[in-house]
Amino acid sequence: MLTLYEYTQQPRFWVARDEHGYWLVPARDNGWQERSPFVGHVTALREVADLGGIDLGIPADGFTETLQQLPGLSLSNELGEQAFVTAQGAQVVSWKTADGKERMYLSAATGGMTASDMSVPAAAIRAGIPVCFPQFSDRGTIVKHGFVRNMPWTLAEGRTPAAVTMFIDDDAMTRAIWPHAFHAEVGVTLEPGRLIVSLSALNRSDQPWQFTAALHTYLRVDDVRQASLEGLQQVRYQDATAANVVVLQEDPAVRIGAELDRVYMSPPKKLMLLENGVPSLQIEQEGFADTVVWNPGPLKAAALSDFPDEGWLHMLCVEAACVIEPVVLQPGQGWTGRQLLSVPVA
Ligand SMILES: O=P(O)(O)OC[C@H]1O[C@H](O)[C@H](O)[C@@H](O)[C@@H]1O
Repeated sequence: MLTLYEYTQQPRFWVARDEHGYWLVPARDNGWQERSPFVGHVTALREVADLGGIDLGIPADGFTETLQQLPGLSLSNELGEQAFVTAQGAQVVSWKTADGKERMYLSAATGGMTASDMSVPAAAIRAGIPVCFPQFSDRGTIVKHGFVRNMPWTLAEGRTPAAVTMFIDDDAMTRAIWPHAFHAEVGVTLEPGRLIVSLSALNRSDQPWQFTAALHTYLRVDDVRQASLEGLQQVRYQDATAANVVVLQEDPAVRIGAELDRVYMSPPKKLMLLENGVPSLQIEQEGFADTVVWNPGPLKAAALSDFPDEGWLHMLCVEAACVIEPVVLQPGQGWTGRQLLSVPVA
């Protein structure tokens, strides 16, 4: 069976997957309305090749499980803690700690590549830890939050039950969007009581290039109105809801009652999420210079098609990010940043 997924808008490509692997297929149409004839036309890999399809070299059998129809793989550790990482975007979409709590928010209405439903496009997955690279948000000229969150990643050798590395390299499609040779890796490690996610980028070209990035973590909370984020007092932030005006955080805690969209500049490396006044999760970052805190609030949530209206009550994005100063990589140079999420020790 051949499954097609929407891939990118300009130029328009499809990702196709069959039992042999993933293929990149140039789309001949320019809109959704022509999608069905196109799907009907491509019924075999030979036809994909005839259309100029490119074998992406990704074994289809690396991601043998699904969660909410999203293909991926699960990790588990000796405490019975579990995580699920999707093939699309190398995205952690679930992390269950030993206390039985789900720590990642997963929108019930999210899109994304599905194993069984060809009608669902590879929109970004609104869940867990989307990887934004090589651009954060709309602060640049390419697609919002970059393109790697919409793409299938490849499993690296040597995965263990509790750790996996995935990577993505530039190809003709990525260079058409962003003309640079790169290698990016995401590492996910499930330590007891702790999830560590790393993002690495390597400049594979002979010219310097720069990027902004984020691990756009959607933390799950019971009721965000009863949650608070501590550790950002006296840190300046750009307020993205007010034309990025710079404000000093005076309150000891960040609280949510409506839309909040802030880039905290040079924050401390350790923050604490509290629920009902009780420490719930320690959030650390390394290598990333900024921290983004985002919640759409009720009005924006209602306007997001891939997000339940009440979804804003159950999530808080605390993102390890490089936003204010792009990271510049010389030819051959690499960069790594990490976010570490830990259950507080009682
Ligand atoms: O809806 P998305 O493209 O996933 O972006 C979701 C959000 O990401 C970041 O947190 C930005 O600061 C927000 O401005 C943006 O709305």
